Formats: sequence, structure tokens, C-alpha cells
Amino acid sequence: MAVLPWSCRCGLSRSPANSRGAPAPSPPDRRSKYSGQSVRAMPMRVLTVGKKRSRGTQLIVEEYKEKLGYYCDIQDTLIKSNPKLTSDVMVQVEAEDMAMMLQLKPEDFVVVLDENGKDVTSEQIADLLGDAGNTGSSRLTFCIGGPYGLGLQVRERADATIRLSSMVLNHQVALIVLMEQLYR
Ligand SMILES: C[S@@+](CC[C@H](N)C(=O)[O-])C[C@H]1O[C@@H](n2cnc3c(N)ncnc32)[C@H](O)[C@@H]1O
Repeated sequence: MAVLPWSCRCGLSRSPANSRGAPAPSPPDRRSKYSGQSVRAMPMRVLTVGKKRSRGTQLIVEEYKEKLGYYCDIQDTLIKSNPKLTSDVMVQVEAEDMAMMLQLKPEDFVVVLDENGKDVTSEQIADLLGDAGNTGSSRLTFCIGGPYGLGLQVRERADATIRLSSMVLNHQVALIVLMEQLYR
């Protein structure tokens, strides 16, 4: 089973150097509770609702997938937005909701990304990853909505709902920020 030293990816290794060049210790409250421990690296999956990605986004996502792939199994699944080609926003969101629910299995620890979710620091994301591994879930699944956001069923299925910023982000931007935080 893969073992991931989250400590090296969640703040300590990025601390500014002191005058002798040695890394300054992070303040205690900025550490993940898993700092210095080896934590089971759960397989991760990111579900994103959207159309075909821009080339730039896809390149960045591939870069992060490659980096993360050294530590854990990471899957990136694009769910087609507006599968019913409807002009009714409610019908669109419901159809996307259903398509995403079909992807979710009982063994998934589901993290919904939402601009109204809980504010989290990078260290708290590291904690979330570690905690999810202790719940009996066998996979961590992150859900990013389409242009009109996520539907009710996915929101209700969430084990955690987090936000990456107090600003509303385009779903491709949200995906890139998430990938960067997972790598961090
Ligand atoms: C364009 S936003 C949806 C906007 C909004 N929910 C709506 O109904 O108009 C697309 C998706 O990106 C993700 N997202 C956008 N801003 C976010 C933020 N600040 N934090 C976390 N996720 C965000 C969410 O998953 C959201 O469903």
C-alpha cells in the first residue's frame, strides 16, 4: 500500500529560510495534525462538470496529475455539462446532478467544492485528506460543478463541503486551484 509523507507537502518544506539558510519552523497552528507522520495515500478522483477544457487548463491539469501520481492514484473525470441540451437551468443542473451521482459509490468520501462551503487552510486540507483515510472510505472524490453549480443530491451526499476562495471561480480555475492544493 502506498504511504504518503503528507508532512513534506503541507507547509513545513515551504517555510521561509532563516539567515543561516535553515528552514524556519512553521508556527504550531499552521501545521497539519499529520505533520511528521506517514499517512495512507487514498486514491483520489476529481469529478468536474463542464465542456471540453481549454488547452491551457488541460496542460496544467496533466502537469499536476503527473506530480500527484508519484504519491497516489489520481483520476480526473469530466462529466459533460447540459447532457439534455436544455435551455432550462433547473433541468440542466438536475441532469448534471444525476450524472454525478451515478459516478459516486458508497465507499467514496465525497468532498464538494462550493463557494459557500467551509473556509479551509492548506493545512486543513491536508488534515481532511488524512481524516478521510480513517473513515473506512476507500476513495476520496472531489466534486466541482458546472456553470450553474452542483445539484441538491450531490450536495446532500457530501461528507465535507469546502470553499477555495470567497470569490466565485470558473470551474476550470477551481480545478487548477484544487489540484495545486492536493499537491501542496
Ligand atoms: C461557476 S461555479 C458555479 C457558480 C454558482 N454556484 C452558480 O450557481 O452560479 C462552478 C463550480 O466551481 C466551483 N467553485 C467556484 N467557486 C468556488 C470557490 N470559491 N470555492 C470552491 N469551489 C468553487 C464549484 O464547484 C462550482 O459549482
